[in-house]
Amino acid sequence: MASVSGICSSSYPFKSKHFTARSSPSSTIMPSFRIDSLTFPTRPKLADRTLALTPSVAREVSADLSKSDTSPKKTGLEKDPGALWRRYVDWLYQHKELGLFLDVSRIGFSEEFVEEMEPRLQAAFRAMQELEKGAIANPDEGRMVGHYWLRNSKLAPNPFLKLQIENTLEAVCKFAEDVVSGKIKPPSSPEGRFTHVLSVGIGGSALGPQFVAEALAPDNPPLKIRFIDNTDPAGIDHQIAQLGPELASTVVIVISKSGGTPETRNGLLEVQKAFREAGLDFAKQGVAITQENSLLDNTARIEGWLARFPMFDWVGGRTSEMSAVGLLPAALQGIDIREMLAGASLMDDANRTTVVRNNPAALLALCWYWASDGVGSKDMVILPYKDSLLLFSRYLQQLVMESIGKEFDLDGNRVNQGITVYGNKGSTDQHAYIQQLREGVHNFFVTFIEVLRDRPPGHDWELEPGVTCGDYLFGMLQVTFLGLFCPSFLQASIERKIGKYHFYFKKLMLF
Ligand SMILES: O=P(O)(O)OC[C@H]1O[C@](O)(CO)[C@@H](O)[C@@H]1O
Repeated sequence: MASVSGICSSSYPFKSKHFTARSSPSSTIMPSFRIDSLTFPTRPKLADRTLALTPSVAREVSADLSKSDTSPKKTGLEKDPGALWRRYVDWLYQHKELGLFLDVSRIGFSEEFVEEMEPRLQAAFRAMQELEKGAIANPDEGRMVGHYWLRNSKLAPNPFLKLQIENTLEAVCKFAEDVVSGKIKPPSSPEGRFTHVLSVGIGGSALGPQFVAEALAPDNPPLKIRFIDNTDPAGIDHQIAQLGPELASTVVIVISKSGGTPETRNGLLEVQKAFREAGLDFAKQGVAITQENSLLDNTARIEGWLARFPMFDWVGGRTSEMSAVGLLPAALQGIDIREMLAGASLMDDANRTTVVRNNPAALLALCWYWASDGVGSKDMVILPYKDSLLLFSRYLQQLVMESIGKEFDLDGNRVNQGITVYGNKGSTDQHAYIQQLREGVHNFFVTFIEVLRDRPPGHDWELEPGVTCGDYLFGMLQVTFLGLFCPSFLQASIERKIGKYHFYFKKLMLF
């Protein structure tokens, strides 16, 4: 594979005259394909919605890494522009209501592979249906797995669980409303109301709320949030010092499903000490989110904390974002949690279809399986081109690696498999780990994430006529995408010194 070492340095001197932003794919010179049933993700037309385009790229994998000799052999990625364009049109997934597009055309799975996987995917769909009906799906712990019910309580397998979900949501909304409005107030706050949230938890009890705070909180939230998610004394001191006198106006949410995780317990004890030293009554400002009757729950009940919210046995930590774990911190920051739940519920619906090409989760699973030979032979790199999605890769890292990084499969066979997930943000990290992706070990596949709205409608500003900062971001994504997908093509175009971005856009759209 040819080197693309010139790509970063050559990306700086671009002038606006070379820079044609976001060309429409409808300018294709291949009119014979039926594209009328598709809505392509052309950004300017969709300026009033937040949309994500998720193309993926996989390096060629040597056939000898394939799991079994009977698996379809990998022949290398398609490079013919016409064939790629057909593949793009054939496989582009779009969810109009959510504004989500998923482009899997650059993952080179074959028709043969899709056919081979079909019975396994249908088995997975059946297993999912059983799961949603309340089957015991976690044999180790003998419990149900039902985080989808949080997003649509009507799906809960019995009226008791449905009521539990609805009551908890009501209680979270009411508590958040009362705190934000100042009806529930801390006893010694100079402001007379809560102004900050301090969340204490780790792993699944921290990453979801952290990710959502970065991604969705307004610029001036009613309560600002901070996190203690480790047992690092300096880290804890830093959070408490940053709060300073605001500690008196801080609601402390302690989150732990088990209620006994040492890091979280330590964080709680440290915060309680800080409260004592400041002459504050922790119980009047403490909230617990945990399983009923856990150590944490009993502590909070006996000490008479401000509030307690349940974590359900049938919700795993890493999938708890739509339980009180994620909903309470979000609501306190002024995020519309009912809207969040409605969006997640729509996404769940889309992932229930048993037609693989219409099911985004199944499509991603197919891609991951293909790209990593079903055994994690390649790492998954997540590249979001949006600062607010910085924590997406960390969130997915826990979700994927804790879920499928396993020593044994369900039949007890030793498999030692999983997928390594890492990432950071584009374009910032063009200059860091993306350097290795471009030139180093070919042991990865990439998911690019693009948000198709730069600023709220009406707020765009042009650096030069017709060119915004967001156009540059988009250009960086396209160049990285092309550079990884087809370095020789990119290198050749750089060497010919043609109008680079313009050329890339036009070319990309022809695929
Ligand atoms: O919510 P808890 O019980 O404190 O657990 C925190 C984290 O620790 C783990 O149990 C193991 O790392 C995760 O699954 C979980 O998210």
